[in-house]
Amino acid sequence: MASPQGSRAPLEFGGPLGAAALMLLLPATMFHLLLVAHSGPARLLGPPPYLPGPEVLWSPQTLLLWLAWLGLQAALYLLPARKVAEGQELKDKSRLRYPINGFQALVLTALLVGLAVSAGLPLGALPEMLLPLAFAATLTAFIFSLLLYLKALVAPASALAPGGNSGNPIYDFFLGRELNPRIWSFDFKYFCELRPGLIGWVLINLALLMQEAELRGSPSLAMWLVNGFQLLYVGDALWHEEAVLTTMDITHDGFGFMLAFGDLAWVPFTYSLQAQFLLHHPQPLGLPMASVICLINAVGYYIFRGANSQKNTFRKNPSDPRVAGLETIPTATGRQLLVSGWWGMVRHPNYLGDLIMALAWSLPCGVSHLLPYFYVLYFTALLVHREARDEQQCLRKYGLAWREYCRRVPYRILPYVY
Ligand SMILES: NC(=O)C1=CN([C@@H]2O[C@H](COP(=O)(O)OP(=O)(O)OC[C@H]3O[C@@H](n4cnc5c(N)ncnc54)[C@H](OP(=O)(O)O)[C@@H]3O)[C@@H](O)[C@H]2O)C=CC1
Ligand SMILES: CC(C)CCC[C@@H](C)[C@H]1CC=C2C3=C(CC[C@@]21C)[C@@]1(C)CC[C@H](O)C[C@@H]1CC3
Repeated sequence: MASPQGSRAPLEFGGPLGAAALMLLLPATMFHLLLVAHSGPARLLGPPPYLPGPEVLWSPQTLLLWLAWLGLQAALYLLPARKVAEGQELKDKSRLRYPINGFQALVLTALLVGLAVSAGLPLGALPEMLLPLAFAATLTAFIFSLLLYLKALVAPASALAPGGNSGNPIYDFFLGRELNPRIWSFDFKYFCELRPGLIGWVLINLALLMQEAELRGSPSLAMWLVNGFQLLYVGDALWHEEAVLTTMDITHDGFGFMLAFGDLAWVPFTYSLQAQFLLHHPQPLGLPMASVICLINAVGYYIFRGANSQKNTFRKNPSDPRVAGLETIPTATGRQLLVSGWWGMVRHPNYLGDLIMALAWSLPCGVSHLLPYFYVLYFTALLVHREARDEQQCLRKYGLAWREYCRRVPYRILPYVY
């Protein structure tokens, strides 16, 4: 079948075979992590303690609970927003509008959960339901991706993403065909990227903290740190929600299985791995070490936020006094590239800050197990791959100016190393 867009975009993720392998490997890895985090040895590379049967994974009540969670987040998305932002210009020169009310959704969720807990909701029981919940989320992601694939069959060519339209159904199902699938003004990709998964992640962390308090009398210092750091990260993402509109996920990638599964299942159930590990494998942590870890997280956050805010401020208004003095390279598109400040240090300073924070989230779990470091390893691979994808897109967009930027700023993520 010919590509609906005429010219074919180069295949990514190892083409159809790679996409098929990832569709099996990613859910399998997520279930493996959930199982080993509970097991005594907690070996990342060892076999899982048991293979869960359908009676462990499938529960209609859990599916209902999961759907109610999605429904609650969708209802909060539809509430009046403090601001409506415009996305990047599309192929047909139009711009979509997006509600900026993610932080409001986080606060309202916290209030509702607080009320429910004080009315007797046993939030500490949630950790026991992680396996069937993850199964419900995976099932939802598969069905949702299938519906999105079918919806794209009737979408106009101008609505299709540059990538996921190779004509190979497996590859296109994985990458996603339509760029911004919507029903009326409800944008599925934007909604999923920031709401049910990210807010679900902090809720799972909180439930693990509460269960630890029930089991051991009070939450451990390590559990407080992991909860605090990750809440800061999610709160920051929702506070700066508008910035997600310029990420490649929104502007370039279609909405298919990769993002549906990543947003709805992978983020809440694997990003909460450290807290899951700590519930079953308590780790001693003294105040001096805790202070060092807080410092590492603060350094990571400082670089991450500084770099992201500098670029966002510059893209919004290059004459803003906070960025007007920075050195730039002009490009043929009329846009400029920053070549001093954070973006003159390495080509992805925000990834560097993010990786330092990832390390700080694992350190409270001690150094006796590799399992809590899964996030650091996975995230390094994700960001190295993401950096290479972004590089290709920038080379296509900016040509010689991008080559000049690479010459002036030779390191990608880690100064003098990579
Ligand atoms: N926790 C997680 O799982 C994940 C977290 N992240 C985080 O999300 C954030 C966003 O990441 P991501 O979407 O990958 O990309 P970036 O925010 O790094 O954006 C890359 C874009 O920035 C612009 N740009 C690059 N260099 C320059 C420069 N020198 N001057 C001005 N603009 C430049 C280009 O777009 P243009 O020129 O068109 O503006 C480029 O395509 C990051 O902080 C990342 O760490 C990302 C993925 C997963
Ligand atoms: C399942 C696969 C391995 C790939 C899944 C990728 C997704 C988990 C990520 C793709 C881009 C993401 C972004 C974020 C979370 C993870 C996903 C959805 C953030 C929202 C995290 C917070 C940051 O401040 C902004 C990020 C934007 C990209």
